[in-house]
Amino acid sequence: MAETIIELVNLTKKYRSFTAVDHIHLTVEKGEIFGLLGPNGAGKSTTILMMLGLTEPNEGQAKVCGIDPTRHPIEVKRRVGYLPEDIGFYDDRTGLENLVYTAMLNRISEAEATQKANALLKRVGLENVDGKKTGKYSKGMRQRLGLADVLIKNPQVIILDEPTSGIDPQGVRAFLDLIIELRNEHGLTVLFSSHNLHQVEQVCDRVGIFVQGKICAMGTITDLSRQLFGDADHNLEDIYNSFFDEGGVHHE
Ligand SMILES: Nc1ncnc2c1ncn2[C@@H]1O[C@H](COP(=O)(O)OP(=O)(O)OP(=O)(O)O)[C@@H](O)[C@H]1O
Repeated sequence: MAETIIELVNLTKKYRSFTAVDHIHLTVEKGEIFGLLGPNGAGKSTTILMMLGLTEPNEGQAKVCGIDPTRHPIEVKRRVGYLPEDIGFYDDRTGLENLVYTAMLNRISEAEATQKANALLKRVGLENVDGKKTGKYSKGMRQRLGLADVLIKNPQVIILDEPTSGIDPQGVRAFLDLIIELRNEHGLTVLFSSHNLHQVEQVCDRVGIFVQGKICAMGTITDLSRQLFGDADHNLEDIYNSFFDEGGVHHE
C-alpha cells in the first residue's frame, strides 16, 4: 500500500488580510516526484516554508513523514532536504569540506562523512573539481553541490525550488536523470517547484497548479489533459495555459 509522505489539509497562510495560501489539500506518496507549478506569487514558496516549519499556518495542518512541522520542525528537517534556488556555502572552503561539514552537523562521523561526500561529489559530477573553493564555482556547479549537500543526510524527502536555473542544457538533463535515479534506487520522494514546464513534464509523476493561493488543478498530465480537453493528447503547456487568459488572468 502507498505510504503518504506529505499531507496538507486545509493549509492556509495569511499575511495580514492577504491570503497567500488558501485552504489547500495535497497528498504526496512515497517515491513520487510531484511538480509545484504556478506564476510568481501564487503561493508555492509559502507552502514549502510551512512544510519545513519555517512559517506557521493560520489554519489547517501540514504533515511531513507523519510529523507536524509546526510542532516538531527539527524532526522534519532531519528527514527533509531542502534545496533553495540559491544555496549558500562557505565560499572559502572546497565542495568536499562543505559536504563533510553538513554531514557532521547531521551527526555523521568524520570518516563516514568524508566517504559519503566523495561518493556524492562523484555522483553529481564534481569529483574533478576537488580543491577548488566553492566561491569559484559556477552557478551550475553550486546547484549540483547543493543537491549533494541535501543528499548527504539521507533524507526521505527532497524539496527542490527552481533547482535547474543557471545550469546548461546538458547539465539539466544530467540533473533530472539523477533525480529520477535517486527516486528509483532509494524510493526518495521529491517535490519539484519550477517555472520550466518542459522540465516538470519530463520528471514529475503528478503536478499541482497553484493560482492565487489555491491549487486549481492536480493530477497526472494525462488525467489533466482528459479532464480539461477530453483527450490525452495535450501537453503540460496546454494544460497550464488553459488556466490563464492572454493577459495572464486566471479563468474561474
Ligand atoms: N513575508 C511576507 N509578507 C507579506 N507577504 C508575503 C510574504 N511572503 C510572501 N508574501 C506574498 O505571498 C504571496 C505568495 O508568495 P510566494 O513566495 O509563496 O509565491 P511563489 O508562488 O513561490 O512565487 P515565485 O514563483 O515568485 O517564487 C505573494 O503575493 C507574496 O508577495
